[in-house]
Amino acid sequence: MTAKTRTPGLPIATTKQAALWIRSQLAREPWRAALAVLFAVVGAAAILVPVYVLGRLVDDVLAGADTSVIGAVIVQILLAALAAGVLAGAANYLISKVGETVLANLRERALEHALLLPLPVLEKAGKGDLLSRINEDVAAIAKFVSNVLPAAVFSLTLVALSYVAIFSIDYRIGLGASIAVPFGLIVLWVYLPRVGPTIAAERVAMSARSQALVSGMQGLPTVHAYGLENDQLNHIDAASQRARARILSSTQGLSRVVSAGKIVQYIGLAVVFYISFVLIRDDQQITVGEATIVALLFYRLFAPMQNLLFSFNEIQAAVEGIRRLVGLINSEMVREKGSGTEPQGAGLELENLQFSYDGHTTVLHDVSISIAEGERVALVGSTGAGKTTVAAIAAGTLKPDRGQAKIGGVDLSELGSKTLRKHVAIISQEVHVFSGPLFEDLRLANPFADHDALHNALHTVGALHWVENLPEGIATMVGEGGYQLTAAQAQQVALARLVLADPAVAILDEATAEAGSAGAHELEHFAYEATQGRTALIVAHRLTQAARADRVVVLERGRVIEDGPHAKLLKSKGRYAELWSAWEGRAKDSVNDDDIEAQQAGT
Ligand SMILES: Nc1ncnc2c1ncn2[C@@H]1O[C@H](COP(=O)(O)OP(=O)(O)OP(=O)(O)O)[C@@H](O)[C@H]1O
Repeated sequence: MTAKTRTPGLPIATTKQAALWIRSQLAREPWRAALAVLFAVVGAAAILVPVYVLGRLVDDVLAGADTSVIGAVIVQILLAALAAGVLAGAANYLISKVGETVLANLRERALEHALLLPLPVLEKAGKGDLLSRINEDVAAIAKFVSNVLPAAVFSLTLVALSYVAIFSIDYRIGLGASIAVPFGLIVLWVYLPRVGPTIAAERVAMSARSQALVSGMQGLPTVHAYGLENDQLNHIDAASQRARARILSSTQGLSRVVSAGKIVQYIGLAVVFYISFVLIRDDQQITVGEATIVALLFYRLFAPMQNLLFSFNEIQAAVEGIRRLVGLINSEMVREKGSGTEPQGAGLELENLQFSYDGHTTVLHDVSISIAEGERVALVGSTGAGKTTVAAIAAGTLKPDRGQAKIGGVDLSELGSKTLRKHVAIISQEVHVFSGPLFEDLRLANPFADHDALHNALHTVGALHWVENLPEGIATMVGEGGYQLTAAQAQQVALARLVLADPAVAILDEATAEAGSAGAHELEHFAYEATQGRTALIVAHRLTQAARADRVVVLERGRVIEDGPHAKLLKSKGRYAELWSAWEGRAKDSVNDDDIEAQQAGT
């Protein structure tokens, strides 16, 4: 049965939320972060030393110093270069280290949340979105952390220090140099909002070009057969031209900003020169050497700014990636923390459930089912009666619009994801086998399960025999690219995971429907074993499952119409008795499962 849901897509955090998350992470590494900033500041200061030395040289020469001062200048510049190199290297290393630690936390937390996401949320949001967050966004941030972040921190420090240095020589020149700031901001204000859509359009055009090429290649036989070579070439050519136009337009955008930046730079430089000139002329308020220093500092300001601008693509991709990952981490869809209340006992209470997927059509009307601790209840009913919906609410993967689902007296919405998973496990028909060694797949349910526990679980669900016969036994690689398990084997693995997770409440939604009738009968038995001692709600498409249960609940059109033990419901000759006699008739002819399903659906 397909899991269906009514949930929004995966959320994206605001820039502020993302910044707060990053700040909380940096607070965990205060020393390393502080040391990185300290090295960056001292390293940037060392880069400024040669400028000072040159300024002083100008003053010395004007004062009539002889050529011997050159030696000292060279030594000072060499020492400053050495210090700048070492400190910049150390700062880069520390910044990357801090960045990588934050990234590792971000990735781990996001992955943890991804694994805790309710299945219906995942299906609605699309696994592609989740995968692109875990893969592409993480890759974009990793690229930013290793290639851009250290240089960006260094550039910003250099810009800030240069301004401090200019102001410390003379505040009036500092104010004059600051004229570049509003101009620069205006340039960025005009440019930045355009760059995102431009880059996005460029990427779309580039992927359209690749798509045109790939489909042309894939369809080569058809192209040849119908003589469509020219059409295909024209199609690819048009896609290429569009891509080229987009690339040109974003490059032009960037060059325009660089040109505007140059204009701002030279206007600012003219202002700095003018103020310096006035200050020298009027009572020598600054020396010519100091005027040289401010001019050089100001002129060099623009190189780091330009570097930042050229890295803007990477910065934007990383910021977007961080917002998407923090959005996942902060998502309320993962109920990380509950109220802390622990269920008292393992009775399952579904009280007056009402639910609609689209807000219009109500698929559950006032459904109440009470399952005592350790009781097994089978849920039967026609196709579309609402069985999967009830199972999903009972497992806490869907929230009812009205009513409550409780375990041990505690509403499921009060339990955090981890507590919820500890108490309730659901097996649906679409069982996923994760790729990797089989024992790792089993340990997903209980990372501490030892060899004996794994063997016992496999034995309980009747899988030990075939697992031991696999090429490498329990260490055999299964899932994508590995040994392909049959549907029935995959369901046994899911049942073994249930045994290992050992929840007090088990929800089985069609856990035996996949296999052919003989296999299904066996699976039914193993499902029965796996739910031994647990409170269980079993969506039963095979009525033999219902017959074995302690009680049967019949659901029709979203309402409970019968509730009682198998024998009692048979005697009362209601809907269940009807379903049973139809089932028995078919079962005698030993038809396959599909027929049984159709029969149960009343078709
Ligand atoms: N995601 C969804 N969006 C809208 N309607 C849905 C969605 N999922 C299920 N429904 C509808 O809700 C009703 C109950 O569906 P549900 O899957 O719970 O029934 P079911 O008894 O499990 O059916 P089946 O035996 O066919 O699996 C059906 O009418 C179904 O079409």
